[in-house]
Amino acid sequence: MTVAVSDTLINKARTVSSLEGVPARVSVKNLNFFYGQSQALKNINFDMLDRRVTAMIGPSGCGKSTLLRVINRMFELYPGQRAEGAILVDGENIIDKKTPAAMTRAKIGMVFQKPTPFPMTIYDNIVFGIKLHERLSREDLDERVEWALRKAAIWDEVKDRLKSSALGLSGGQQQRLCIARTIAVKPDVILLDEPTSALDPISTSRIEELIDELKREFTIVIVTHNMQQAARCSDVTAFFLLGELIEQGPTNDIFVNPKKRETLDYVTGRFG
Ligand SMILES: Nc1ncnc2c1ncn2[C@@H]1O[C@H](COP(=O)(O)OP(=O)(O)OP(=O)(O)O)[C@@H](O)[C@H]1O
Repeated sequence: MTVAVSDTLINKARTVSSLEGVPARVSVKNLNFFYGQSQALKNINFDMLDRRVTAMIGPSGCGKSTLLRVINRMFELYPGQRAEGAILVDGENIIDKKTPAAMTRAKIGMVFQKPTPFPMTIYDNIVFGIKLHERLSREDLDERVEWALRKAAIWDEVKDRLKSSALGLSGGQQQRLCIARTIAVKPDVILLDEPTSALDPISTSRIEELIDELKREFTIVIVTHNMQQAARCSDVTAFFLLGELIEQGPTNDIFVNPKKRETLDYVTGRFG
């Protein structure tokens, strides 16, 4: 096997059996997406399994970020962008115009490529999203802030400076703060769009460890260009090319024994 990630995958073989019978948390059904006249996603059918990590891989421009933007309905903010098909969460089509967008965004949290803390205190960064969805007492808010910061493995670093600006944190800390902010509203699903591409190796490995922890409670989808990261972090991998989902399956199979030639070429670095 020529894939550089194969050693990592030997340790993952055990996760394959644990995928059997795991229900879908998000089901993408016959999804087509258009930027004006240009079709960016073509008939995508795809399940994201409950409390597992799904990696979306593929070359630049294949539609990975677009799919995340459709799942959390960000596209609706832009005229001319249109989705057809369904994305089911708890049997409800979350991209149906009749489903309130606020409900979709409470269920689906998103973390972006570059850390995007708000220019406010660490504490206020966390409570900002909570206040959009819930009315909590001061005491409950404090409790939730601590809970989210602990879950995002950043509590010990910030507990004495909650009232300081979030912009004073390092890049890696800012990204964990953004993850805490996402967790704080207790979503079902967390979408991570290349969350470590702006981070150093130590911060990257902290985020990867965090992903492993978070999947006990949340369904996680990660877009990454880093094949080793996909192999290390994910249970299921989906390979996209030119707006199409070429192949999906247990991460081990996708990297070690893919069914499609295009997938093999991509994961072995022979693409193009
Ligand atoms: N706002 C937009 N308007 C028009 N076309 C767009 C827009 N955003 C993306 N596209 C096009 O949609 C396709 C998919 O882009 P997308 O950003 O989803 O790809 P990606 O796989 O996430 O790429 P990358 O890995 O580089 O982030 C590309 O052809 C891109 O040029």
